[in-house]
Amino acid sequence: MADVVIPEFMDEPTAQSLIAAFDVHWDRTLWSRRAELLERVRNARALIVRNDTLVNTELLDAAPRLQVVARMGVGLDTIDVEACAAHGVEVVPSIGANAVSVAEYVIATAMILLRGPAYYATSDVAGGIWDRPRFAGGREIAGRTMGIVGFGSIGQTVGDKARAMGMDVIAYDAVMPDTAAAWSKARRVDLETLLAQSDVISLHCPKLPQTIDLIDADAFAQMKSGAVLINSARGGIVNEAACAAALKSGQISGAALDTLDVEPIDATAQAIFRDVPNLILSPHIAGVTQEANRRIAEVAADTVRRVLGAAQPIPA
Ligand SMILES: O=C(O)[C@H](O)COP(=O)(O)O
Repeated sequence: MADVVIPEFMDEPTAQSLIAAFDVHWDRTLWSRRAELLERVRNARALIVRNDTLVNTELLDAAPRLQVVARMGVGLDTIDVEACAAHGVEVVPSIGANAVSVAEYVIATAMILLRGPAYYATSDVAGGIWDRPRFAGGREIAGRTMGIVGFGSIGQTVGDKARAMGMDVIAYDAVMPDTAAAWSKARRVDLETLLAQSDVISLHCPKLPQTIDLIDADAFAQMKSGAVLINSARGGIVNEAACAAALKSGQISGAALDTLDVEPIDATAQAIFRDVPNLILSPHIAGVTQEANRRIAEVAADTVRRVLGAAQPIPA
């Protein structure tokens, strides 16, 4: 029984570097075979996960030697952090390691949304239709206001890139102290002000009971007419029916949802999003690039080296 269990996808060279140094069991689909997973973690001291492995009391009870859960990514919705603490298991997300990927997705998406239909002209143009009035007339990102909800490492990286594009940056964060250095990078506002003043609203807060439906019909009604909304944080923070209604009514001019309430998308959401204008949907890939995959894996591998390197071997 292995010391290190990796039940999900991991950047190959980084996984191989661990395999060369430790007793590792790596199986990209093990997360989906729960009974086998519970058996495999029996002697594990380190577990490396993305977001498919449910780390709960059942798993922790099955892994009495576990010292650390290294999360390749930042969202902790599949990890019972309190149960880990109660079992003396450290949880280490790879904070910041996919921030650039998410931030690039946000800026690119904001620019596409502000241009309206401009990037959707391919079939018309290739088919001989040269309709400049229909595809021209979009808006520039420079000089507009970026409103960031949740000003942690990803939110701050989005802010840096937005500023580099000539945007004004405002941010709302429910928990960050006023004294945090991050506030030198953005004007701190309350949520109502952010909704009213932003041309682009980008969400980077965790999904918590208090952030579910944070962006509901009332929030859409408070947004500046023609604003665009980007959710690359977690599904459920945006009320999907309210978002579709705001796009259809023209209250907002565009939205990009990389994360959905139910993933993969279910029939309810498919019906909600049918024929909604200027909507970009993607399957939770904003933070998933080749570079980010490498960096989050390296953070996880470093965590394993730190914990297992320092720990005394436990007799079998
Ligand atoms: O939480 C994160 O870091 C992102 O959502 C990407 O993580 P995932 O690909 O494991 O969902």
